[in-house]
Amino acid sequence: MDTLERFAEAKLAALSEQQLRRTLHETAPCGPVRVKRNGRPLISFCSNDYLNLSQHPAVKRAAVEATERWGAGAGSSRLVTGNHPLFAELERRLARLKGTDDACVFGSGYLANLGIVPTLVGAGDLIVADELSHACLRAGAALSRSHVEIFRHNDLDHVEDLLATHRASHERALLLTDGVFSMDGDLAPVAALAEIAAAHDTWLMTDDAHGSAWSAAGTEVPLQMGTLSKAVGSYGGYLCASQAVIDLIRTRARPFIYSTGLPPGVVAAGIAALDLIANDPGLVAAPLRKAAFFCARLNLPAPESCIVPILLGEPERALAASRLLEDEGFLVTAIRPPTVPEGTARLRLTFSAGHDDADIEWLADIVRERILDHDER
Ligand SMILES: Cc1ncc(COP(=O)(O)O)c(C=O)c1O
Repeated sequence: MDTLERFAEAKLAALSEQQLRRTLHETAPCGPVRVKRNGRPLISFCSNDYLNLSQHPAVKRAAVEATERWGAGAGSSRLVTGNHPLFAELERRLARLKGTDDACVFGSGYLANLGIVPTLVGAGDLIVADELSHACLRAGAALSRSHVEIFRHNDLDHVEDLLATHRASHERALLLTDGVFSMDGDLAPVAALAEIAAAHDTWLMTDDAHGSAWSAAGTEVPLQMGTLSKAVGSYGGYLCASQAVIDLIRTRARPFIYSTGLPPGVVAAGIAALDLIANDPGLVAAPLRKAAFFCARLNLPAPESCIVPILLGEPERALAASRLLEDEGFLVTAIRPPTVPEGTARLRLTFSAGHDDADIEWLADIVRERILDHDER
């Protein structure tokens, strides 16, 4: 056997041994919160489509009409084939939602972070990042070749200490955090981070991929990154910032320059979804209400977002709990290291506007009686 195949098989065998091998399961969406897997209908509590907009008739119609009119693909980078008029429309709506001069849309949220961070800082500069910030922020930081310091999760004193120690010996500095933490559902103390950043001549960048439908609540954050793939129900990443910053990003961010623009149907779906978000505050408020209903039923602390983790420890416990829920008709994926720290494998539940209260009650009762109570025995 070739050494390449031997390498791959040995690596997979070691990961399987630790219950860390990942596999894809064919799963067909059937409406806002239902899917079909292995011929069985399941209610999904693991999608980030928090407002179910990927299934909204107006969003689907916008995607179909734009595809019929302009075609399925973009042909090249926006700087090469020309900027499709839909992008200006989408970027205007994003800038309005986040209260900035302008916005720049990328192929995905992951690509956005790979592009933004190295455009703004490089060798000789400093990055200070939350230990739980998303993998693509960390990848952007590594790509930038800046000096990286990691602070304990949401620990403002640690941020202050790191900047006091390292800021003076670096030319530029970037403070990186998720806005809503993707695996824990808690929020960053953005206002306090903004103050510390300003005091140390440091630029604050938030990755608000899980808060993209919600505006920034008045805190001044000069670099607001997010995604169109979650609450917006479409696909693509973005940065909202001042005009000068956006112009620089369009000129220098490599995943923007050297990657094909999003297809017109995807952009049109994003625009239609942002219109619904701007005009339906009831819809936008619904997912957090659903998460709060679930937490109240389980006597868990009130959630800060529509992501609720149930920490179970070792990967096999999380996998067993996920299988149990699937047997009961629920899709709740087990999240294991390296996505989360060692010893914190979990169920990650996400709540969306379309979940029925009766289904949430049923799920909460199973989690309490068959997973949490069972673990305590
Ligand atoms: C916090 C965070 N940032 C960025 C991303 C990447 O966004 P996208 O899926 O658009 O690539 C994700 C998830 O996918 C995320 O959870």
